[in-house]
Amino acid sequence: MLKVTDISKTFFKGTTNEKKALSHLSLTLNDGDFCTVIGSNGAGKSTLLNSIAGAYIPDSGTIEINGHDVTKVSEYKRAKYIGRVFQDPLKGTAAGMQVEENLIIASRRGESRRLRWAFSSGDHEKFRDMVARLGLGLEDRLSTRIGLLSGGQRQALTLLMATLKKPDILLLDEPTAALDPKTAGKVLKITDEIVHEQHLTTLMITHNMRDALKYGNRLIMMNSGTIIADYSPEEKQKLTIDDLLKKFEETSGAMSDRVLLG
Ligand SMILES: Nc1ncnc2c1ncn2[C@@H]1O[C@H](COP(=O)(O)OP(=O)(O)OP(=O)(O)O)[C@@H](O)[C@H]1O
Repeated sequence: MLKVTDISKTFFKGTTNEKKALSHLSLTLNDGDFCTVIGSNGAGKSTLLNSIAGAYIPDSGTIEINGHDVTKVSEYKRAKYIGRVFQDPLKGTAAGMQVEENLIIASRRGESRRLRWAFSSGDHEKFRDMVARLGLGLEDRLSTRIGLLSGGQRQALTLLMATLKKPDILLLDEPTAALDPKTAGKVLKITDEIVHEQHLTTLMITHNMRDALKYGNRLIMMNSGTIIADYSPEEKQKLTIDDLLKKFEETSGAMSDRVLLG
């Protein structure tokens, strides 16, 4: 369960560059909720995810993950609770290391550094089966350096790595924005399968309204650092793109050109 209570974050406070990114935002996700996040540019979506991950510490408010108050816990220390996939396929995996080496490190998340490199018997077969299900031809490339893979292959691997050890919260920040539509569809389908199989509590930012409606059981819309609409599973089932467009127009006046119909 994720409980964000009344968080605010202002960058460059008290200067001419002051930017209020989050303003008294509260959000609760129950176990297994898959919540998509939409909103215009600068609405505060990434700042929300970064605050949950610990990259930014909010000026006020609290963040709890499965009952642990992590508000002031460093990003490094709270990483044991969190799986992340970034917009940039170059993040999330180590380019100079082999596919298998990346997977072994991910599977030892939270364990002593000394043990992280130790392969156990069966690891090779396990990793082979795991990457085979991605359907991206990686099962015969376990010893390939990650830097040689395509963006889609890298994002799918980052997703596998982020969920290899079940995270309490999975944060997806526009994970398919840099991919071509066909590969993006494939990666989202795999994401959806993994989230359901593992019953993962998930937040996914997207600029694609069709994806925001298609995936997950919850949807929130952000504007000016706050949540302006929070649709329950029952409400989301009935929600249409027209409803979302109307809500956008009501609140922000105009549609952001980066909120796409897909
Ligand atoms: N590290 C930072 N330093 C200063 N200002 C920042 C920083 N990160 C975000 N901001 C500002 O905070 C506001 C919210 O930005 P944020 O990136 O969270 O929005 P977003 O909804 O994710 O936007 P986009 O859809 O364009 O990615 C913006 O005004 C942005 O310029």
